[in-house]
Amino acid sequence: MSRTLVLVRHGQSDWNLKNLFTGWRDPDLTDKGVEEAGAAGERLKAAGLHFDIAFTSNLSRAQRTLQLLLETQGQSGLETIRNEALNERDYGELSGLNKDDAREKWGEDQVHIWRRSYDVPPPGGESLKDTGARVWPYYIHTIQPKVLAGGTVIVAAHGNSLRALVMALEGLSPEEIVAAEIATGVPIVYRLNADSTVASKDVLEA
Ligand SMILES: O=C(O)[C@@H](CO)OP(=O)(O)O
Repeated sequence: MSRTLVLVRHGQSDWNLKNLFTGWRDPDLTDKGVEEAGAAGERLKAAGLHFDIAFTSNLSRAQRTLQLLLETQGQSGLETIRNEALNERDYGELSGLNKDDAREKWGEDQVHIWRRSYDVPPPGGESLKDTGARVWPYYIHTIQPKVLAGGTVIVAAHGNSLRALVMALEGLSPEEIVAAEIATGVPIVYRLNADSTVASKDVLEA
């Protein structure tokens, strides 16, 4: 029984590089992002992981990361399910704005609250709680059954959609999730117990 769940955030995107709020906007990977995706594939291969199914969002940066990673890891034809439930948090009116400009306009503290708090949404956008309210049911009903059936499952998604998932998987509090960051292109490997709790966690850093 493998019961393995791998989470990976997409590689660096063009808008990560330009320091813009991205959310549901759809920039492509940078060259560095492409490299990060390949490196993630190498590490998964070295760890001996062979996937049964993949899940990703409706956004190009996550889909392309998954595709590049699977090519490197040797599973380019893997069955892949895309769903917008795994999309990045909707940044609302902040989408497309420069993060430093936003800090100048609204102040460091306010921007940090919008970016990392649990339940304060950015103007017109989703809080992490709102994001979790679509990510978690999708995980429970669609992804988790594949893992608990003994599978090895990969999810390629986004900084905040994965923070919402990690928060629920690890039982983190709203205070604890503020400090949690998910690095681009670094796979997190969870082994689950039969009762769906986390048995172990390994972060495959370079
Ligand atoms: O802009 C975004 O969509 C996210 C992820 O890149 O940014 P942040 O880390 O500020 O939540």
